[in-house]
This record gives sequence, structure tokens and C-alpha cells, in this order.
Amino acid sequence: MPANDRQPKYKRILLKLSGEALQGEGGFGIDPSVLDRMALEIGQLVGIGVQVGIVIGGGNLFRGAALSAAGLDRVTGDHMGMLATVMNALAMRDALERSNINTRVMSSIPMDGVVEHYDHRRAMRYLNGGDVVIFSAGTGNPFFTTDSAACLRGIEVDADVVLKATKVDGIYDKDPVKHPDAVKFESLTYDDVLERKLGVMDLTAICLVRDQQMPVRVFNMNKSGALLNTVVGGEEGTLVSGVVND
Ligand SMILES: Nc1ncnc2c1ncn2[C@@H]1O[C@H](COP(=O)(O)OP(=O)(O)OP(=O)(O)O)[C@@H](O)[C@H]1O
Ligand SMILES: O=c1ccn([C@@H]2O[C@H](COP(=O)(O)O)[C@@H](O)[C@H]2O)c(=O)[nH]1
Repeated sequence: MPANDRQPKYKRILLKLSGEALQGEGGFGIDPSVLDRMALEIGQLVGIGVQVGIVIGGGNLFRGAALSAAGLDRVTGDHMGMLATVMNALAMRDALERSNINTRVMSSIPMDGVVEHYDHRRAMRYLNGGDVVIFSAGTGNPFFTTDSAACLRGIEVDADVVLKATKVDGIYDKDPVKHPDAVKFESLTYDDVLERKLGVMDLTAICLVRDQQMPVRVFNMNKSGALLNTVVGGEEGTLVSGVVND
């Protein structure tokens, strides 16, 4: 069903941005033009009064599992991955502030003088005051992912929904990047995702949102206007919740 007006459906969202999406055509690092486009789209949400928390991945720079496969100690690799998310957060804050959007970066790992340490009550004050808050450094613990961090922070700040922005336009019965014949779901229950082991999000994250009944929508960030459409109630991508909406 298309969104019929510009009134937000959600008061507060937790937006998970894929680190890989920031690399643009370059294949590594951060493409400033991608940041600017995302800042514009996030600004549209702030403009209609939506409170926005963000978690950004680190896959454009480092992933602990990949570093470990190349011979590094896994915990060291995960620390590098979490630091990568701080770099992405700083770059995103820069783009948002150039668009005149007040933005705070908080880190799960103390980094005095660079970014604020994560503090739940302070984060709530910033969100209530209309600042965008970027939660960086994942959960602060190795062996987790930023999907888990996004779900955790989304639950902690009492977001209405976790929006996972990615490069595919929803959840399929198998990875659509590898399988052109993959079939898309409009909606799924948490148990569907777990039982079918659908790889778009890690299963720890799905268990967390299932236990707290936090809805998650997976949609394509490369589709212009999809983020705003989602927030005003458009049915972009795939919704994961406690019920199937057919
Ligand atoms: N069943 C599935 N449905 C949809 N996508 C799937 C599925 N299985 C695997 N994928 C893959 O999951 C990817 C989504 O992961 P994405 O890159 O957004 O997250 P991430 O790994 O958390 O981010 P980062 O790039 O920051 O590490 C898609 O690009 C898609 O190729
Ligand atoms: O809580 C966390 C979150 C992330 N990591 C490490 O960071 C990288 C990048 O995150 P992605 O979710 O893959 O984008 C991840 O591969 C882990 O190595 C972590 O250790 N703990």
C-alpha cells in the first residue's frame, strides 16, 4: 500500500546503515557522494519531526571474521571492525552537519576527546531534543555485529522500528545477490527468519528483536526516496515482526 501523505508513522526510528553501502563504486572506504545522499534522505526525516538514531556497519573497512581468516587474532580483528564503525560515524556526522542537522556520535568503547562514551540517558535526551544520534563501535564486544548493535540500541532507546537499509530490496528465500531466481517476502515472523536461516541479518540480532517484539524492516537504501516512504508508512522491502501481514 503506498504511503498517502507525509505524516510520519514512527516517532523514533533506529536506522541501520550498511558500511559496505558507504563505499559507493570504489569497493573500499567511504564515498563522500554516498554520504551526502544519505544525509539528504535522513534530513527529510528530521524535517518531518522523526527522531533518528543510527548504527553504521564497518564492512567497507574491516570485518573481524575476514581479518581472522587472513591470520589475525579474532578479537583484535573485531576491535578493528568496531573502530571502523567509529570512522564511518565520524564521516556521517560530518555530512549531516554540513546539511545543518545537529548530530551526536556516541561510542560503546570509551574514546575521550574523539567521541562521547555511550550513555543511555544522555542519548535519550539528545533524541528527545531532535538531534540525530549515531551509536558507534557496535556493542563494544567482539563476536557481535552491528546488526545486533542496531537491534540492541533500538530496543534501549525505545524506537518504534529498526530500519535496516541495505543494498537488496528486502528479505528473499535465498541471497538474491547470488541467486537471481530468489523470491522476496513481503513480511515474515521472527521465527520464519530463524527457522529458514535467512542470512540478511545475523541470528543473534533476530533473537533479540523477537524477545522484545521490536519490528524490523529491511529495505533498499539505493532506491531514492525509499527511506522517507518507509517512515511515512509505505511498505518498502520486508517487514519482520511477530505476525505475517498478508
Ligand atoms: N535471504 C536473504 N535475503 C536478502 N539478503 C540476503 C539474504 N541472505 C544473504 N543476504 C545478503 O545480506 C546482505 C545484507 O547485508 P548488509 O551488507 O546490508 O549488512 P551488513 O553485513 O550488516 O553490513 P556491513 O556492510 O556494514 O558489514 C545483502 O546484501 C544480501 O546479499
Ligand atoms: O558489536 C560488535 C559490532 C561489530 N564488531 C566488529 O566490527 C565489524 C564490522 O561490523 P559489521 O556488522 O560486520 O558491519 C564486524 O565484522 C566485527 O568484526 C564487533 O566485534 N562487535
